[in-house]
Amino acid sequence: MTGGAARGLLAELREKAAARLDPVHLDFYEGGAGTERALAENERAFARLALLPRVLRAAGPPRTAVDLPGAPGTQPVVVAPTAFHRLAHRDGELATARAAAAAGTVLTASMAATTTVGEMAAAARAVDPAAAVWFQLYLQPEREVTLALVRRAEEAGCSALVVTADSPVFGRRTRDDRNRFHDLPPGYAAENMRGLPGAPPGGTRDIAMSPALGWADLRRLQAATRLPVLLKGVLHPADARRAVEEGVAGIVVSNHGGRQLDAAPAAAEALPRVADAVAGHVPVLLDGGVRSGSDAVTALALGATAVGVGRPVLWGLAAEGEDGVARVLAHLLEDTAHVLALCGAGGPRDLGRDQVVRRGPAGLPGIGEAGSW
Ligand SMILES: Cc1cc2nc3c(=O)[nH]c(=O)nc-3n(C[C@H](O)[C@H](O)[C@H](O)COP(=O)(O)O)c2cc1C
Ligand SMILES: CCCCC(=O)C(=O)O
Repeated sequence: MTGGAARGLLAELREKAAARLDPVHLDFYEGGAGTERALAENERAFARLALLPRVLRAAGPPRTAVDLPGAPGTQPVVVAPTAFHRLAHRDGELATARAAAAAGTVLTASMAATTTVGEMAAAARAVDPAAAVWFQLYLQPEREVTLALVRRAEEAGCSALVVTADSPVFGRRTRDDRNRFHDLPPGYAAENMRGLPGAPPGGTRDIAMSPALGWADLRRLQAATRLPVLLKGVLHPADARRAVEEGVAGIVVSNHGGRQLDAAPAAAEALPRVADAVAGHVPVLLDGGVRSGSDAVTALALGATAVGVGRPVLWGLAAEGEDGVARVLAHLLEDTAHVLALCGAGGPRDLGRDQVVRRGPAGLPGIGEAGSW
């Protein structure tokens, strides 16, 4: 399997998904905030970079397993949290959960899932009893609501929480505004939000986003659970440093797939400085624009321990259900191992940042060094 073929597969599934999906739902999945600049930059940033292979390193066949919080020996391409999978396929999040478990990688269950985290985790464990499921959480302004969600994740057997911090307010999604897509269609709901304190009888609470949340709220969450907490949506190195001081178990460098701050840089551009700030204290993950093994290996070389994929999973799901998600994950993982081998690496740890260079005639000297791009 080559990088070209893997990219070809994703393009094929994306086309198939586009043909099957309601155009309004397709826009929800594909779209970003504002002018969709941050969205476009995520993929462009990878396209601007090249990998310098090393030769004759006797590295042997690549070993891709990595250790992540609550997920020892997992694969370096994990499933990023994305909302509303039942709009993509009738099997919804259950299909995604089974495919992630079969691929031996982490499933990050979205708080905005159309299936409960308990059902998702059970589906993953039915495939592999050791499957790792993380729960993505937006801290809610009412602490008892946040705590109730945390208890649900704990009871489901989740092995980590992923707190999304890049959404003090909801991004302005141009396509959704145009389509007036602001509510789930009848028959669908954010099932994790059902029966929480303050929910109408039998109904769901809305997911709140709050600009009033601060580090103290994160600290209270950490004090209320034994689960490791990762912080998602970090782009500034000072925030990464602070998060490490606050005892987070991992950092996810992300601009939310271009759906929040449209002026944000590409995740890949923010990664090296965040990795420097974290200095190996906790694992750093990246999501945004990863579409091939080359993209994944580039991120690993720039300091990530693993990458997350959002939209490619949705393309696979919408196109072919569980099989489609399985194909996406298998291809990306196989392609990552293949590119590692071509780079002369026996595993992610063998990669150096000096192996990442900017494309173009001026690209080679020192470009992979810290802070040089
Ligand atoms: C349709 C969609 C829904 C998303 N829902 C969530 C969510 O519920 N929680 C969250 O933290 N991030 C969410 N994200 C962001 C993803 O976790 C991730 O940061 C992003 O999709 C990565 O970029 P990629 O799609 O280019 O792989 C969503 C992204 C998309 C595309
Ligand atoms: C309230 C739903 C949030 C989903 C989300 O995070 C996204 O669409 O990017």
